[in-house]
Amino acid sequence: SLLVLCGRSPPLRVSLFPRVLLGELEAHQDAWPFLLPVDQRSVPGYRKVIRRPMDLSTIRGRVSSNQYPDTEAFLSDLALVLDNCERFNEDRSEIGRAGLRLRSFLERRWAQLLQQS
Ligand SMILES: Cc1nnc(-c2cnn(C)c2N)n1CCCn1ccnc1
Repeated sequence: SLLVLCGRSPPLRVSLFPRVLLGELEAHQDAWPFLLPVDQRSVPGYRKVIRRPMDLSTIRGRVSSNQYPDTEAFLSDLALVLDNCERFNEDRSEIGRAGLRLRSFLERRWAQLLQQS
C-alpha cells in the first residue's frame, strides 16, 4: 500500500493508544506492585491515606468495558496509580522506585505513540 511505499509504519489510531500502552505497562518488569488492588485490610494506614485507590487491573476492566469517555480519563487513572504510590511509599523503597521507573516509562512511551499519530 501507499504507506509501505512511504516506508512509514501505519499510524496507530489514537483511540487504540490506551490499549497498546496498558498492555505494555502490565508486562513491564516494574508493574508488579500495581497489577492488583492494594489489599487495604492487610496494609495498615492505606485506606486512611489513599482516598482513591487505583490499579492496572481496575483500569483494564474499565478499558475493556469502554468506561473511559476519553483518553484523558484513562490517563488520569494511570496517574492516580503512580501518585498514590509516591504518596504512600518512600522514593527509595522497592515499591517507590518501581513506581518512579514505571512513570518514566509511561511518559516516554506515551510521547512516542503521539509522535506516531
Ligand atoms: C501499590 C502499593 N503501594 N503500596 C503498597 C504496599 C503494600 N504493602 N505495603 C507495605 C505497601 N507499601 N502497594 C502494593 C504492593 C503490592 N505488592 C506487594 C508485593 N507484591 C505486590
